[in-house]
Amino acid sequence: MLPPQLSYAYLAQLSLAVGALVFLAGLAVLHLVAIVWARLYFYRRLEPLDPEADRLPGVSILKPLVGIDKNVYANLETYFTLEYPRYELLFCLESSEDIVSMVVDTLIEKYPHVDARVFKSPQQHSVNPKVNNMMQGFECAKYDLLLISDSGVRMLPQALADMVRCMGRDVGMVHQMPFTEQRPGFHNVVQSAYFGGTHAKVYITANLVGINCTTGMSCLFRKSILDPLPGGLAYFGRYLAEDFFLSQYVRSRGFRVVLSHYPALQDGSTSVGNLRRRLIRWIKLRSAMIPHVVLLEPFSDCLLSGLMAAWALAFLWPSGVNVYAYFLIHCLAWLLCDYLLMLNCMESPAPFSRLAFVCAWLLCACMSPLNVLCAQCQRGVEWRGRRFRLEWGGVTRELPPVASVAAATAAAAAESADPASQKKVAI
Ligand SMILES: CCCCCCCC/C=C\CCCCCCCC(=O)N[C@@H](CO[C@@H]1OC[C@@H](O)[C@H](O)[C@H]1O)[C@H](O)/C=C/CCCCCCCCCCCCC
Ligand SMILES: O=c1ccn([C@@H]2O[C@H](COP(=O)(O)OP(=O)(O)O)[C@@H](O)[C@H]2O)c(=O)[nH]1
Repeated sequence: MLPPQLSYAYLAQLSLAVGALVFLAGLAVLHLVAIVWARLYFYRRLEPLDPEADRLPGVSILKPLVGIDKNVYANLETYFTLEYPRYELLFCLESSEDIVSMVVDTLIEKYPHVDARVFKSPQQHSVNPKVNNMMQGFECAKYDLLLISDSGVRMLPQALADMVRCMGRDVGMVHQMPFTEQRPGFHNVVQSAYFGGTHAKVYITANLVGINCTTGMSCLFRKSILDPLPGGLAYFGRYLAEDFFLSQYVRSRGFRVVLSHYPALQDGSTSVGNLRRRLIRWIKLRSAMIPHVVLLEPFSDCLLSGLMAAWALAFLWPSGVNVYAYFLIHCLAWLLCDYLLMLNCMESPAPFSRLAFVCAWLLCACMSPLNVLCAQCQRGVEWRGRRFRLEWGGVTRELPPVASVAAATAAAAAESADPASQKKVAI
């Protein structure tokens, strides 16, 4: 029988309090490591090798496109001006009527010396529409090195050369950390705060300790690694998170997965509402694939971890700690760490004020736990007008479209078919 002051309830609370403080210390270490690592690693230019000796291999760039994303012309144009001697652009469209083909055709006309092809009729290999789309280019790719590059990403001229140079003999995949292109507008600050803060911290440290966190928005890999798989890339089309499983497969073949020195510059002009929907979709993917990590997600955010630590301190030192003061200092320290990390993910100084960052950061901090909650409340996943159901482990099946989604898709298609609106978005 335990003495009353050592009851089981007390021991349980004591362990929780100590556990919470250890967890918080772990988070602080992740933050500091990410800040230092980003400072030392990002934008480090690898010495250009001797042009004679440095025979860079050709790269086939797969560009899956569907509809018109914001700034699509400017973003796609960056792929025509890469500082790289040998590459081909394989634009994969979902249909010949897709309005984005006008943008692609205009660019191909403007840069006739760039090796580029357009595909417009994907086959239904699998449930993942992005994989179906990319298969058109995958099957015709000239080179062994393949770069998957999403439509909303902008590439710096030197970034492809960097990715290829990172592709050592023992490396099977080189990926870029998702970050944000700097454009005007508060929504852009919110994206920078999220992708340069929480996201960068986890992405960098997970990558450092060898945990698979690769996103497929910009990743280079060797096509030949997929040779043993039936269908090659199509094999991963059974999952919606094809990137996670592709990277896992590359590792299982004994290759290393390496982070590029240049982050992927996503277009930051999407609204905060769209960013939220996107992050909720990603949480649903993670919940299906790695539910144990998703359980930790809310507690690894600033507000919940701060509340948890404040409670732990009040429990362990009831009269020694002012919990309000602690919570305030906790949030300020977190804000400062996120700011430093975000600056280290940027090539040049932030083009927005510190006040704008604080507002964006507060929005992200409040949004994150809500996102996790929302993701657990709705089961289906909506992606570009389609609906899916994820099974445990990540295998996916497509659901029939609901009326609202079908109506939105039809409206978008009607707008695309309208010649007046086509003119507006083409350039
Ligand atoms: C003390 C431990 C704390 C752990 C706390 C974890 C908190 C996580 C918080 C933030 C999440 C950041 C995660 C990083 C990247 C994930 C992004 C993501 O979910 N991407 C998915 C979607 O990508 C798109 O999917 C469709 C595809 O077609 C598109 O091209 C893609 O871009 C992607 O599918 C999923 C990838 C798997 C991510 C696994 C993340 C594992 C995180 C482990 C964290 C452990 C950290 C420990 C460090 C020591
Ligand atoms: O039905 C689809 C959905 C997406 N994509 C492509 O997949 C990539 C990623 O799409 P999105 O940006 O919507 O994904 P997210 O990064 O938000 O997960 C983009 O190049 C899209 O063009 C596609 O080809 N077909």
